[in-house]
Formats: sequence, structure tokens, C-alpha cells
Amino acid sequence: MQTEISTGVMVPGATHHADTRSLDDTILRLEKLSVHLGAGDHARTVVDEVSLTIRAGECTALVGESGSGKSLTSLAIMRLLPSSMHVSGSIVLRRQSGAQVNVSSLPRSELTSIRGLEIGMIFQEPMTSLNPLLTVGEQISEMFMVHRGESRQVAKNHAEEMLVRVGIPEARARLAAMPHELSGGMRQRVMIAIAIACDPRIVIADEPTTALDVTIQAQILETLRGLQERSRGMLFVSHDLGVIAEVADRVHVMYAGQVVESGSVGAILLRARHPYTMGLVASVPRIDRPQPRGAALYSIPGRVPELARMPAGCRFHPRCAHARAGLCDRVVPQIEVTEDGGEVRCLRWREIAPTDTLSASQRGSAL
Ligand SMILES: Nc1ncnc2c1ncn2[C@@H]1O[C@H](COP(=O)(O)OP(=O)(O)OP(=O)(O)O)[C@@H](O)[C@H]1O
Ligand code: NI
Repeated sequence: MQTEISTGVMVPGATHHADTRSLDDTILRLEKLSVHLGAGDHARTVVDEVSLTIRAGECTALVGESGSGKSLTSLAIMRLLPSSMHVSGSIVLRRQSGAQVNVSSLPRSELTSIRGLEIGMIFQEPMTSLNPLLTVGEQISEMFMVHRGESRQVAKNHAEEMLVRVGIPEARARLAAMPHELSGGMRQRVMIAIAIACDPRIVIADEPTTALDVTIQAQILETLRGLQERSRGMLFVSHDLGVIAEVADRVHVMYAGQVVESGSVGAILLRARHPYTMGLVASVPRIDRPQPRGAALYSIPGRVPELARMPAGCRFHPRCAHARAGLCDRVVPQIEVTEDGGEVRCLRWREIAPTDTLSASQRGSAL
């Protein structure tokens, strides 16, 4: 059932950022992208009408707990979903030629002209995405040989340049290294080199630093930030709002397959409106507010619901301290646009929004 009670402006879909920037900055736009699993009576929607924009020079982030649909959203863009899934909605890509295509309806034969060339992808675990039997030089060179038709020697020189660009020392010698001879951080740099070799205008990074220790994580984030200065746009996926705060310009918070809030990174961190976002913010360790020794960080009680047992009304209501019986357990909240151009999917956001999320979290766990 759809909502009949409105606490504010109702907006179908999530396409109305109060944004003054030129539309020409847009490289990729998801319009109500949904991912469906299975067919017939057993069909389930695992990603539900996600709309977002990736712009040149900007990093758009997806954040949310495990199982919220972040990876499926990025795999859908790359057309890498398992065969048991299909999508609805559109994935509009402005190609380097200027032509617009809907990636979701592109014939398979044209996908090689998108992957690597228009969109590069970096995954969490480089060991599973790198070929263990080829040197890193061969794997980077292959991008130039396949996509640009370069000779082996020219491609090798370009591969060396890429290693330098992603901060790998002794690049010439490293070309001959096998993936297992490199540290986790170096392997992730190789993955980045492969992803950006053909200068794609979009890079999708799905948990690119999750497998790395904190120091290396910071270095990789620094490298990724450096790559963004140009006309490239990034989609950055992470469950860690602390990492997101370091790289993102805009943030979309996902819960149980839906975007529940979006906004600038500043608005999300300082003026979260959705109780779920407030919980995520309160669970980020803060350098300027050290935890008392032995004190655990706040964590949101409960778990993300299973697909087969999606709660009625607001999907978050069973975990929400602000949920009101008779309302939140009955009425499905729609996306509403906030005055600062953000979006929020909560029936009570106007009543509960604190002036400052930090003061809310400082008050303790009472969200
Ligand atoms: N191949 C699959 N078959 C069936 N269900 C799947 C498959 N892959 C993912 N799912 C389900 O879809 C939902 C979203 O998964 P997804 O991997 O996108 O989550 P995520 O937000 O990336 O989580 P994580 O932080 O753990 O990577 C989950 O409930 C998951 O169980
Ligand atoms: Ni994931």
C-alpha cells in the first residue's frame, strides 16, 4: 500500500536535487533502478528504485550496512549481475562521444566498449579479481592492447606509467611481479591501475579499502582522491561512513534495498534527518571526541530485515527509536526533498530532525 499521509512535499522518485550545476556535468544517472531476483511468485526486489547521479569531478557514495544492496547497485551498472537477477529502470550513461545510452538495454556485444573504457571498476578483494597466473605488467598491458590496439611494447611502457601514477615504487621492476608477490595495498594499487588504464570517465569503487589495514587504507584513499581531480566521476561504495566522509561529495544512504536519505557529505554528517543515518553517524569513531576507555561505540540495535520478511510500513521501523505505532508500521514512506536539496524517506523527519546530529549523538544513544 502506498502512503496516504504526507508530512511534507511528496516527490515520486528521487530525481529532484535542488542543484544549480549544469546538466552537462552528469556522466551517469540511475533512474529508479531496481534489481529483481528470481521470477514469478518467488520474485523479490533486492534493490528498490534507486536514483542517483554521478558527475564529473565528483564522488558520489553509497553507504549502508551489509546486505543493503550497495554492491548489487554497482554490479547492475557494470551489467555484472548474476543471471538469476534482472533490472528495471534505467542507467543512462553519457558516453565520451557525447551520445547517451541506456546501459541496462545495451546488447551484450557492446558491453566491452563500456567496461574499462567508459567505466572502470575496483573491487574489495584484489586477489579474486586479479589473474594469479599473469604478471601485473601483463594484466595492465592487456587493457591497452585490447581496448586501444597497442603493440605489446607500447602497452608495456604505458603499464609502467600507470604503476607510477598509482604510487607503486620501482615500477619497471614491479611489472614482472606476480600478484601473490605483492602486499594487499600494492595489489589494490594494481587494481586501480587496471581500472583507470583506459581513462574511463567513471570509476566504481566497491569497498576498495575494506580488506586493508588502517594506514594502507588512508594511502589508497589518498590515491583515489588524487585521481578525481580531472573530469572523472566516482561511485564509492562502503559500509563505513568514516571512510565515506574522507572521499565523498554526495552521499546516498541505503537501507534494505532503498535509498533512505541523500545529501551533501556535510549535511549527512552534521544534519542527518533519517533515524537510520543518525545511527550510522553515531557509530563512527571521532578523533575530536575520544571514546572513554572501554566504552563501546554506539551501534544500531537489531539487524537489516531479510528479503522474505520485509516489515510493513517503513522498513526501518522495527529498529527505530522514533517509530510510532499505527503510523510507521503501516504507512510506506516516500522520498521527500528537504530544503537543502537532500532527500529523506521517513514519515516523521520534520518532527524528529535535530538541529545538529552531533549534539544528538553526544546525548548518548538516545536517537
Ligand atoms: N547472488 C545472489 N543471490 C541471491 N541473493 C543475493 C545475491 N547477491 C546478493 N543477494 C542479496 O541481495 C541483498 C543485497 O546484497 P548486496 O551484496 O548488494 O549488499 P551490500 O550492501 O553490498 O552488502 P555488503 O556490505 O555485505 O557488501 C542481500 O540481502 C543479499 O543477501
Ligand atoms: Ni557489497
